Amino acid sequence: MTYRLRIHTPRDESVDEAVEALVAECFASRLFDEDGTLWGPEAESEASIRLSWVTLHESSRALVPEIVALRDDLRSRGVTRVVLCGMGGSSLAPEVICTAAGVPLDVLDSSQPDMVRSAIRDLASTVVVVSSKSGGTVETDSQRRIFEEAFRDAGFDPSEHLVIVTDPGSPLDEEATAAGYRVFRADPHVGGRYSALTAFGLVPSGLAGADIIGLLDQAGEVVPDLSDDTTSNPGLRLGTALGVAARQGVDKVVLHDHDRHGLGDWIEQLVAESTGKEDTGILPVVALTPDDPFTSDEFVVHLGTNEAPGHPWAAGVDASLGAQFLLWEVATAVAGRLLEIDPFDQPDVESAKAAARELLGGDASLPEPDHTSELADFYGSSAASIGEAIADLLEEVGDDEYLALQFYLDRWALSGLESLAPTVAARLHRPVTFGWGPRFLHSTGQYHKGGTPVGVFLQVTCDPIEDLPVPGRDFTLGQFIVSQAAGDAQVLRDKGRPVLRLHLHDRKAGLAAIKEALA
Ligand SMILES: O=P(O)(O)OC[C@H]1O[C@](O)(CO)[C@@H](O)[C@@H]1O
Repeated sequence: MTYRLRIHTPRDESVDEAVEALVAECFASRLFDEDGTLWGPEAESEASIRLSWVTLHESSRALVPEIVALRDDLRSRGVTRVVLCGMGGSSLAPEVICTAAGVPLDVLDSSQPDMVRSAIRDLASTVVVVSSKSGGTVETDSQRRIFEEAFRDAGFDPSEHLVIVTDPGSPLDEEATAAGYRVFRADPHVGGRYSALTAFGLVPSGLAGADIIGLLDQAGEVVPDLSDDTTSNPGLRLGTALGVAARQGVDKVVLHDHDRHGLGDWIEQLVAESTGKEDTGILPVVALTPDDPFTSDEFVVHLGTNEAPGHPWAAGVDASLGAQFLLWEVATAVAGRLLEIDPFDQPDVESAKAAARELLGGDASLPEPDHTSELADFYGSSAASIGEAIADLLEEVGDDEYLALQFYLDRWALSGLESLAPTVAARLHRPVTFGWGPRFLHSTGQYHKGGTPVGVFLQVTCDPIEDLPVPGRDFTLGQFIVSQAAGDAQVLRDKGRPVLRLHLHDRKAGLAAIKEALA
């Protein structure tokens, strides 16, 4: 089985007409010929250097023997535990690939001090893959510095335990090459969120033991259909349905991942970062159970089954993982075309990064709390209690709005908190998303700031159990993560969106109060 796709749309002709128009202009074959003009003149310069993902099922094959040889070498030295340091497009695909393959991979995509500290263990048997396309992402750079120091302190040579994946010529490439590290240089003509089948997806997954050649085969099998200029092309059909629905106001997509491998999280980044800009876009909502509530402005997608039951706009996509990657990339490129945006840039991510940098570097000062209680500092509310502050915030969620829960906490220690989202959605009858900070900043963060401006935001930060200095930098991870939350809040407020940040002093009691207020 390569794929089975079923799409339900309301009985109007707009989807069929839009697919026919794309077929008439040979959109699919031109996409696979890497034609950067498909998204209009403004997107052309970026698009023309970002389309090599269409050939990765072939071009990435050369990498596989190198990765397998490195894995064998590491194993012969007793190095069997793989940690991946990377954010967004540099970690979400390997997380799905390894979960689907049933092989362990510790994905460290956080600046939360307790979470980072808990990853520093079993160093003799650990290889750390540091993945950053730009080589400048502060979370990843900080994790690398912390691991290098930990290896040295434990008497190990970091160059025997660190593997780097980055773009050729990035600052990380230069520094790591000079330090004698093993460096895999990725295809620079593929953007982060489209990089599942580049070295970013394949190196950590292959080292962890996943069948990466099988993954490339799976993607290759679907290429003839995805590149074909016919109305049955599954990428054209799925992308067009998503784009037409969004244009008609059905602009959230609920992702039910029946296999529970994390594919929904990968699609979430691809769709949110690609489409959420210029005050438009499609907001992904990752569902936790088949019973999660949905609203009339949501397009429901079932992954891992081609059943698409009971909703005017719905799709079922059953496919091998390699095929899912390529199918969704094509569909997202098509939806971007219908929404008339550039699906390959992420202009609003930088604004929050810049605000965080200013706060961290002392060029701006962290805001003073509006109110302080025994449990928490309140930013954006002077209510007397957590319960009152949250009740006030929920009042702000209007009929066409959504609530984003953003928890800048240790996602390994607190796994399960995600279930707050469907609970609140059932109460509000509005879409509710859940994001672990700072992970979501590299995913839905683009949509929150650049997409349709209808979000209401609850941020939760917390004093760490123990802070962690970043070697060679004059900040700690604790200071960094607070700057990230405050920077993002500042950009959202500047855009007129309601933001409540609760900084907890007592994590357990604070979270109990938040859960009670939300439920
Ligand atoms: O691989 P890098 O350059 O560290 O970037 C990580 C992530 O950050 C972003 O650039 C934006 O936050 C994502 O698009 C990307 O996947």
